[in-house]
Amino acid sequence: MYAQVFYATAFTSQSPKEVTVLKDCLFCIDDNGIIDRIVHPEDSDYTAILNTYKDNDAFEHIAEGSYLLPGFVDLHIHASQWAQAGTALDIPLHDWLSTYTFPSEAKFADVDYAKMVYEDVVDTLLANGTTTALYFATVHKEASVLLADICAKRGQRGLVGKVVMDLHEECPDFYRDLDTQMALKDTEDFILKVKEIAKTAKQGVYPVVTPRFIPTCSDEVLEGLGALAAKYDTHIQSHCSESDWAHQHVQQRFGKNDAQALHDFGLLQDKSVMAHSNFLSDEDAELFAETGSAIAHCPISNAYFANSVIPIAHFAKMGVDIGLGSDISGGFSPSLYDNSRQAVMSSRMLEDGVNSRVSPEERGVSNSRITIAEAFHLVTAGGGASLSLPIGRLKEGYAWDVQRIDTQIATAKLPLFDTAEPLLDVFQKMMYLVRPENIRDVWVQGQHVHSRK
Ligand SMILES: O=c1[nH]c(=O)c2nc[nH]c2[nH]1
Repeated sequence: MYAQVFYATAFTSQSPKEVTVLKDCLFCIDDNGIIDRIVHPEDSDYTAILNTYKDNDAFEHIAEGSYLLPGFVDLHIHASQWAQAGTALDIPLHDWLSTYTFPSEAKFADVDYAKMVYEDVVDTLLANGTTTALYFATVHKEASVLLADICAKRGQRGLVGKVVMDLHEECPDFYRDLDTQMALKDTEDFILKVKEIAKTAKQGVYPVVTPRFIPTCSDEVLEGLGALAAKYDTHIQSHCSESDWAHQHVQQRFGKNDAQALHDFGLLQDKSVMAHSNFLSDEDAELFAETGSAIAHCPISNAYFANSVIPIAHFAKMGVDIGLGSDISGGFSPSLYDNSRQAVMSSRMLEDGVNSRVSPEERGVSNSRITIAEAFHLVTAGGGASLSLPIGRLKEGYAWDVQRIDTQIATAKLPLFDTAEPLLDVFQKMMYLVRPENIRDVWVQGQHVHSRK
């Protein structure tokens, strides 16, 4: 017997450029919230399974006008920065960090304040269809553990990092780890506490080793964090070659790019996800591909802080794992729909170029554009592959992480007038036009975690 059977039309990414329509399929989910079988109308036992389950409590018929998409994977989000989202986007990265962001993150020493913000950001992400998130918390151990606990209780798959920043020159006294040894000890305690919470979280919560970025970390702490990640086999996250300033800062300190420096500290491996990575050289990208390290592409944030558009199509062609990140609050929107749209638009601007005073032949970078189907791949299957988890696809053996999109909501109706409209056109309209009102139900690992009445 299956724990649940859904009768629905759904969409899943087949390959980076190709979306598959699963029309009127039966999605059979096991007790662990994993897709056991997808039964197609032409399969010989389709009618028998439909008849067995259709009057059963375990059966859910997703009505016409509604469609299922895989839950989205946010590969880079600062949970604490939700409190400042939409503000202070008019100054460069270095000033933004020291003037706004470090003082704002320092408030998370207060666990009650942290609880209020963290509960809200987890609920907001679920309401936007984000079923898995790779979070930066803050330097505070207690509040960081709390974020993992909130993910566990709310049913979101959370990968959470206590942020490490120990270097006095770049970190203010009011906001940094006390010293290098304390940073490493707190990180180890944090890993053990989150592993404890994970024991009862069906969907999985994971501790993540999180050096903020090289400019705020000592050599000793970077080395120690590489060793801790190896000891506990954890995910790793950081920022890599984000802006002119950040990229040059690391060059001046080490005489090499971030990617090589991170690799030397044992921080590039299969479960590493590096945010931004705009200034990777081809040699750096090869290192990412060889080690299995992934890029968290943050297209909205990049428009403000990265001084560039990342050549994402080029890096994908080189075999680098890539997903999308909202980068709250370098990016203002918690929606990965918004970020998918921006990823497409930014890639088009990179391809065509932006300065109309330059001749068309020299204005852009050819072969840079991605389609909305490719953005969908990044935000689903690409995110799952980046985290080395069986998520982001509607496929046997993958977690039942799903969002139900109702295209007929009165306040957010999609322009669907022709009943014969190809389903792949309906898919494109969803990717471009869906708003939170359209996201009516969300499941993570088979558990119903969000509904909008
Ligand atoms: O966009 C960013 N947000 C941050 O919080 C941050 N810290 C280091 N580098 C960063 N970039």
